Amino acid sequence: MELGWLLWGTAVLLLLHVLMELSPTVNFALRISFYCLLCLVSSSLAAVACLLVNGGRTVKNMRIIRAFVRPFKYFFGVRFEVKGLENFKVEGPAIIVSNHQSILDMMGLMEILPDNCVQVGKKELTYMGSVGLIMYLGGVIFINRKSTSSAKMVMSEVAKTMVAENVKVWVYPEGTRNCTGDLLPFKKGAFHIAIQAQVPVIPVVYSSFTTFYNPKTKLFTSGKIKVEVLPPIETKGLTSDDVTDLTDRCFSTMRETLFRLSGRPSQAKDSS
Ligand SMILES: CCCCCC/C=C\CCCCCCCCCC(=O)SCCNC(=O)CCNC(=O)[C@H](O)C(C)(C)COP(=O)(O)OP(=O)(O)OC[C@H]1O[C@@H](n2cnc3c(N)ncnc32)[C@H](O)[C@@H]1OP(=O)(O)O
Ligand SMILES: CCCCCCCC/C=C\CCCCCCCC(=O)OC[C@@H](O)COP(=O)(O)O
Repeated sequence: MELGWLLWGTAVLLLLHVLMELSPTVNFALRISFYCLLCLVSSSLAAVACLLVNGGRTVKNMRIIRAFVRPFKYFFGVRFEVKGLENFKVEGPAIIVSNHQSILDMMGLMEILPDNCVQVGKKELTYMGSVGLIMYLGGVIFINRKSTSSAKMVMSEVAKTMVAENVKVWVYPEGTRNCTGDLLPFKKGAFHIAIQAQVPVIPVVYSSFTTFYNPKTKLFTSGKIKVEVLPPIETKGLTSDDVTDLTDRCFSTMRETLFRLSGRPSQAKDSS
């Protein structure tokens, strides 16, 4: 009986392996499905750990979530080369802004996530079963992207609480995933709250995934991600009139860094 199961299991694994070798589409679908499954299973386990250790929704749970997500990279052959971690060592609250390419970013996020840091995410993410639950438990701030006024209200509230509670807030200012090797124009919410709270903005850039991951061409192999945490940009003394300038400054620094890390020639004026 057990031998039968073992043989069936081996046969299925072999078949999947052959299919993966033969078809990039199957390879891509299986690897992404495995990633989602890993997220669902580990977030269920992490949720139990969070509830037992901390009892409910708190940023302290991020340490537990981080410990669960960090080993994911070994399953997918993703390697990280991180520079500039010392730039996270600013006392007190800050806004961290980074580029957002794929759901795989959760690995890059947890690889370097500093303590006492929550992310801003779209509210639809709460519907992803245990993944939504773990985000809630970790203190993720959910915004309704379909309603600018309510999103702005939540973000302004964040500007107050981040100072009161001494937390850093991680925002993806592109507002959506973008795997083209370039940046989308930045939304201004992150920069508004940095200036409202008078806290520094710390830009973080991940090199382009396009050499090893591309959902359009069904490419997903092992690969290296270079990460750079850039020096904090101070906002003390800036007012709401400076939001556009601050946004543009961050955008161009991050775009230059993205091209440099991805080995793409700098094209500061070219938007192709
Ligand atoms: C254990 C295993 C688990 C495994 C899996 C789980 C892993 C980890 C778990 C935890 C990790 C969680 C990670 C979550 C990641 C989530 C990623 C995302 O969901 S990204 C999508 C959501 N994020 C964003 O949208 C980025 C933030 N967005 C903004 O900042 C936007 O500006 C906005 C939402 C506030 C508004 O956007 P929009 O409606 O598109 O309008 P805009 O053009 O940006 O702004 C309109 C005008 O309003 C002004 N503005 C903006 N904000 C403010 C403000 N706070 N105060 C005053 N004014 C504001 C803005 O300047 C515009 O005016 P203008 O005149 O044009 O300048
Ligand atoms: C009972 C319901 C079951 C639902 C099953 C869903 C399975 C999905 C499970 C795991 C997926 C892992 C996702 C990790 C976290 C993803 C965060 C993320 O990257 O969200 C994308 C969002 O930032 C940008 O939104 P859009 O690019 O605008 O879109």
